[in-house]
Amino acid sequence: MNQFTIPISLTSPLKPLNQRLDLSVIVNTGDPSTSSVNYLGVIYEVDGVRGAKMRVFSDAEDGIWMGKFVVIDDAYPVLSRVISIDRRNYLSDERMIAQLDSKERMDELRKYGFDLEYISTSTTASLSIIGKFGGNGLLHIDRPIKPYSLVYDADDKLIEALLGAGGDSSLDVGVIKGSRVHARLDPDKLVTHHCAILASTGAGKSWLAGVILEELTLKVGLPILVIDPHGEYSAMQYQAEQDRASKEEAEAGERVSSLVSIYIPGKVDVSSMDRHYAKRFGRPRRYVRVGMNPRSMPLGILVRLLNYYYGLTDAQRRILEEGWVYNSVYEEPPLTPIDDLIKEIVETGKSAATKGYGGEIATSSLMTKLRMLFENRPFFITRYGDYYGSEPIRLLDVRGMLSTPGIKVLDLSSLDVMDQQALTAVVLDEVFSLAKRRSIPPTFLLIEEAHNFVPSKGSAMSKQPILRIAREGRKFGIGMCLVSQRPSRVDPDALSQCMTQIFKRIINPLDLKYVELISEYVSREEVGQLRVLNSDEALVTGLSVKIPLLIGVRRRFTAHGGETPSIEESLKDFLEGKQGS
Ligand SMILES: Nc1ncnc2c1ncn2[C@@H]1O[C@H](COP(=O)(O)OP(=O)(O)OP(=O)(O)O)[C@@H](O)[C@H]1O
Repeated sequence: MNQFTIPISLTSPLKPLNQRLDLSVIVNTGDPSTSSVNYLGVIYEVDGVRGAKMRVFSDAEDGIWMGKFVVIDDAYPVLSRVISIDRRNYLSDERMIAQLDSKERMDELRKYGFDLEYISTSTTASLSIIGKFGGNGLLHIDRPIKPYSLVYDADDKLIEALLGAGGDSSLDVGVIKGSRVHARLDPDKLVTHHCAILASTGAGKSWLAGVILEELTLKVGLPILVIDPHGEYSAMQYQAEQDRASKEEAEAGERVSSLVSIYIPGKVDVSSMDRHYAKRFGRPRRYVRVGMNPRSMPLGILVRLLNYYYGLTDAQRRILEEGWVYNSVYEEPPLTPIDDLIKEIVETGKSAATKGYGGEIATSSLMTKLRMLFENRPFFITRYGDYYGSEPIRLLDVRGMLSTPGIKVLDLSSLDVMDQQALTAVVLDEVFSLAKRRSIPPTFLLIEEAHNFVPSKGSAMSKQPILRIAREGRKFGIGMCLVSQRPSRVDPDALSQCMTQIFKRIINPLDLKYVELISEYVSREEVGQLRVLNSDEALVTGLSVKIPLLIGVRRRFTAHGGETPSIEESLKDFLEGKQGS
């Protein structure tokens, strides 16, 4: 074996890599006489410089998986990855198949020594070529490899050296499939250049999102805001329920769970969710109820809210523009009773109303709409000392919430979709303006069910603030992760800004087609593979990994909230809830 240093500066066939890493690896140069090379097969067909097909040796069939890294022993070693596996039977023509008409016939053929499987079956694999080991690094290959080159195993040492390296702060999300090498993501690239987790329902999106949040909390320590429409991230307040947890895992779980704060917006009933958590974990979840002070909204947001819910005429808009005294987030505006607030708006804005009956109608209708907005939307608070049952409602202080590290979960599960979108818009708008003024530290946002908050079609109030963060957030230190089960229904502009894209199992053909269209990092064959991923597997692509990686996602340190309860359990919960109320 020859030893040489590889500063990686490689360009993979799937995406450009510009990182240069200093690392020393021992690369097997393929000299069979001096090494214990594990040969897996031989190349029999070449597809330019991007791919090749190998015949897998019969004794190596168990050693080939989708996603496995292998080395092609050409004039130089070439790192490649298995992207599809096929079994062929060259005797399977129509005449041969016609012979196999019964079990007896099969047994008879075998008795005469016609060993069908052995003589006629071969396994082949398609390889995607990543790059060649040159004297100075891992580089694009510039000519096709030679047919009949041998292929051997890329062992853990090599994979670790090439792909596993990363500083102490790199995010350890699992292992590279088919190896024991930890899969590490670059936290800077993941956060500042946004990311997306895309997969069918139940494919393990929120599990993986939880792993990423745990890693960011432990390794980076920045504030994280979770937009949680199902109330599932509250489970992160509890340690994982696993008996096999190591001491380190248990400590990590304890640390992360102590840094999870839950916020319930305003006057909504969350008792069934509370019962669920208390029952599952033996103690209630901790949360604070919060409400928005109407006065803390900029005019633009107030206009959009009114328009969104009730529609706004030009005349009403003019009165509002004149009458709304926006108190900047710096000034911590006082809470004003609704009547006084509306009176103040109308008094100050009346100069903008047209004289006569038309102006009066516009003013009174605006007053009604303002009252409906502040009274009926559950996330507003209009007087100090407001309570929901026995629970006090505090003023939502976005700046205070994001001034410390930890996972801040905004549990929107008791709001309807329109209110979820509206509150998300208001909060994200404030996050953006605070970040622009450098009033909050770098912050990471996780948006679950992103297709509802930033849909490709139709209007959602949250769409514009999310698109703005997707386009400009990076400049002001806001990173974002969009999680969705319907990639084709998420706004393509928002997705195109997510420079790390993580795919889990996707079944819907429209979504698969869409992934093929939008992701510059994934080949057609790899998109096909997404259909058959297990729930603990993911394909990580984009800026935060050196090359696309198929990974096995690690266990959780904190509890996972997305378990689907059985019908029996749900029914029992429902009946218990009825008795309790
Ligand atoms: N890495 C993993 N290891 C072990 N189990 C996992 C892993 N990932 C997911 N699972 C299992 O798969 C189930 C579904 O995962 P999860 O709730 O994350 O799916 P989801 O895609 O977020 O679903 P939904 O779209 O319904 O929200 C989990 O309850 C868990 O049991």
